[in-house]
Amino acid sequence: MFAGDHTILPGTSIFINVFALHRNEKHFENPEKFDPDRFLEENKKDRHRFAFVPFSAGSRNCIGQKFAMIVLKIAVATLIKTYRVKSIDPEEKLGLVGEIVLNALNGIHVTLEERA
Ligand code: HEM
Repeated sequence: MFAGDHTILPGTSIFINVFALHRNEKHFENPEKFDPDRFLEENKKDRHRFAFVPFSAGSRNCIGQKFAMIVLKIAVATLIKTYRVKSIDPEEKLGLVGEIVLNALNGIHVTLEERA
């Protein structure tokens, strides 16, 4: 199999660094910026279809991704409709650890202030 200039021999294990891929400026302008608009249809239409792969890609990708996205949107919308969420720790203190999924080393401490 060929991938760009590389020849991949049968039986070779390949690791895709999804963390790095999702922060690649080639695909995501200013990647560290929290910018949900980058996922609007008009902003993602020219993006490579495998540039954003939280649910993997191809024939063995996640069968629960649509369900997961709906549940997550409802959960986040319900939370931020009810509370103002503020992070206590500065981003650089969070520390990341690669487990089954990417995790915060010491959790993410936040305050919840009920919206009036
Ligand atoms: C945020 C939530 C989720 C994330 C990030 C996620 C991510 C993934 C990823 C990356 C894979 C591919 C694993 C691999 O390459 O071996 C996968 C596979 C799979 N996911 Fe999810 N998933 C999520 C939620 C769900 C839910 C809610 C379900 C079921 C209701 C589900 C069912 C599956 C199944 C059955 C596979 C295996 C598909 C196959 O091998 O053909 N996932 N998921």
